[in-house]
Amino acid sequence: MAKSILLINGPNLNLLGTREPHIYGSTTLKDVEESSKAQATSLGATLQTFQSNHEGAIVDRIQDARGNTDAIIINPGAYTHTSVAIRDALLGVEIPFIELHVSNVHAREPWRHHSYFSDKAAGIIIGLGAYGYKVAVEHVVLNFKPLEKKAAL
Ligand SMILES: O=C1C[C@@](O)(C(=O)O)C[C@@H](O)[C@@H]1O
Repeated sequence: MAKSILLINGPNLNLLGTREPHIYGSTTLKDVEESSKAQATSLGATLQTFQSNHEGAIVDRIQDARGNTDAIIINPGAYTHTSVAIRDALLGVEIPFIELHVSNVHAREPWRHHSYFSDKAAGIIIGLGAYGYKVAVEHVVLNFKPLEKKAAL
């Protein structure tokens, strides 16, 4: 069965490409989502995308992935540094995930150095710009084991 991947982008990432381009580059979220889908398809996997500026909506989307998703790639945006709720959702659904940041958060303000996700992530991609999404998709398709499908509760 084709591996199913969910790509989640958190708050303000809808502005990717136009938001602080000296930090986040000029690639738009639409570019990222379309190229990630095409890349997954070319590798024999499926990829769904989700972006929200709302913490609860991200929690709901993660819960909906339970039992039907093999891997999550998540850029939690600013929620990286604040969200126990999104961390708990990822742990609750037991889907392995990659944490991704477009910018090098460790070269930025000290409060961006802490993440509520890194100690639980299968891997972390930081500071590779939009190229990081390509690395993440390739990695999860080639190296993640498909989950045993669990019935959604
Ligand atoms: O919104 C973002 C984007 C980000 O996750 C990144 O992709 O570099 C880094 C976060 O600190 C920031 O709040």
